[in-house]
Amino acid sequence: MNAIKFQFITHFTERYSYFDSARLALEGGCRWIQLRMKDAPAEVVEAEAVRIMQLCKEYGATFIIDDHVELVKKLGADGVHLGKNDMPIANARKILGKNFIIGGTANTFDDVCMHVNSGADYIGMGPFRYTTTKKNLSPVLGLQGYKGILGQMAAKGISVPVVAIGGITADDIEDVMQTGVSGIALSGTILRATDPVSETRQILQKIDNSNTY
Ligand SMILES: Cc1ncc(COP(=O)(O)OP(=O)(O)O)c(N)n1
Ligand SMILES: Cc1ncsc1CCOP(=O)(O)O
Ligand SMILES: [Mg+2]
Repeated sequence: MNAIKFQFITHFTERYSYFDSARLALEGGCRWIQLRMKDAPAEVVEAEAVRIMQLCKEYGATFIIDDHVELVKKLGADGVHLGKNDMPIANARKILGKNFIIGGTANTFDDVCMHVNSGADYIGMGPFRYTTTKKNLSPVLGLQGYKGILGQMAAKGISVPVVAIGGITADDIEDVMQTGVSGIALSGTILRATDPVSETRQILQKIDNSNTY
């Protein structure tokens, strides 16, 4: 998990299909794709997941799916990301066993503790700033929010990988990485870029350059 510092999350756009957006991120060097298709019928998510999972295999990339635990098991995807309104992580762990990645969303230190106790492999912590990519956003954390929660984690010896998420642009990466997070997850910055492949490359370069290990 530590080797993976950048997760691209799909989002509906008029410009690209889910498949094409994943392909562009992969072409730019991303090796961790999350298929997130809010409000799409289960069979549509499944059809897209089958195609993107195959593409990820071709690129040697990790492929996880937002929300759909049973689909992850059925297809043999690499894992699932779960938030407050999804299946509890402990239940997902019972269904998936230990060989699947389970990520959990956190906005507070208590959220982190709950997910760690339930067996989460990584935390998606955010939002960093306001974003239209997700409805019903939790309070914005900003740099100080990350520093505070990561400080509490360090004090308690909690070392689960944390990816920052929510409204992050290439210009934010250095500062966000400096807070001590392990990596970055984003969507809109790549989908809005004039050239998503080169945007992905630049983001990966910035993450590498701000390596805090
Ligand atoms: C890496 C990552 N972090 C957070 C989220 C948000 O998940 P959730 O809170 O379940 O909200 P939805 O994405 O389901 O709207 C995520 N998907 N990925
Ligand atoms: C899924 C999710 N969870 C918190 S913010 C967010 C959206 C991230 O997308 P963007 O990078 O476009 O803000
Ligand atoms: Mg969810």
